[in-house]
Amino acid sequence: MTVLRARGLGKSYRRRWALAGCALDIPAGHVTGLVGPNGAGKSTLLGLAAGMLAPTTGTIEVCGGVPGSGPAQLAKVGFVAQNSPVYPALTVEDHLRLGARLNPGWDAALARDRVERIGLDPGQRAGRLSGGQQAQLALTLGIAKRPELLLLDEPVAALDPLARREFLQDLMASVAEHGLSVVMSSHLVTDLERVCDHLIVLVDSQVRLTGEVEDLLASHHRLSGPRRDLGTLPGDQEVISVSHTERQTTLLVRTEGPILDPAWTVGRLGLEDLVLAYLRGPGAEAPRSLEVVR
Ligand SMILES: Nc1ncnc2c1ncn2[C@@H]1O[C@H](COP(=O)(O)OP(=O)(O)OP(=O)(O)O)[C@@H](O)[C@H]1O
Repeated sequence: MTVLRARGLGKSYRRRWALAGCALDIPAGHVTGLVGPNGAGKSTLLGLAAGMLAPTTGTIEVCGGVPGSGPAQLAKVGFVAQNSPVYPALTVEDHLRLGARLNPGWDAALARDRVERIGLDPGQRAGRLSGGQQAQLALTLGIAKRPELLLLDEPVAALDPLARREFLQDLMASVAEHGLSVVMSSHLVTDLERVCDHLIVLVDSQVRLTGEVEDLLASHHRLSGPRRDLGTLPGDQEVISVSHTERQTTLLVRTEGPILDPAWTVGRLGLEDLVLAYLRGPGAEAPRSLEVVR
């Protein structure tokens, strides 16, 4: 089942495209990591999925409906925007009450347990909480809503390392127990490596890479060997990044086929290597005829 489907999706502000030509199929019941440089369009994509923004071009379907199209659709989707929006004048307890009023699937026990575990004072006004505590409160509201899809925009950026790990564990538990689907943007690739089984890489408003992490890692290889002309590579090997020293060439290539050339030493990649290769972008030492990132 697909939890998010986009076709030709684009959003422009005046003449500038924040997101363009976006095609995505995100499967339900998984954690999908959304990565990309600052300004790549991650928040825009999440805003479109939440129904906070309207597309300029194309279509987006979330949990089988049009984002933001009515109460039933709103109940299915949780969204914690960047900078963890909370109501400064309301107390922690007020937020939980509001959550219960506004969300038909509200899990009051989960919300209370989480607030207690984090150590938030229920009587404290949200405006007086630290940045990390405000983030924890916003995330608690997102999880306790018990949505089908939870959209998180850099959710862990403000959390301390232990809180970050615990939050990600909570998230995984909700995915395993309740079949929750999550799409989360983050610059912390090591965190994504721990929890994500799907990946979207956005660069310059475009989806550069998307798929199941396991498949992506299996189809990308780091090749190192004596310096050589990239024109001699087999046609099925797409060069994602390249670096040369005087004597050596190191490539990151994408191919579904095996690497047969014995001159190459083939290294396995981690998610971080893969993401960095796509983020690095064009401009490395590739010949002009070869784009470094396609
Ligand atoms: N309300 C707006 N008005 C005009 N331009 C906007 C608006 N919101 C976003 N943009 C532009 O759209 C582009 C994509 O922004 P977006 O916030 O989606 O990026 P992002 O990938 O989430 O970045 P970051 O990692 O810095 O949060 C940027 O160039 C940004 O300047």
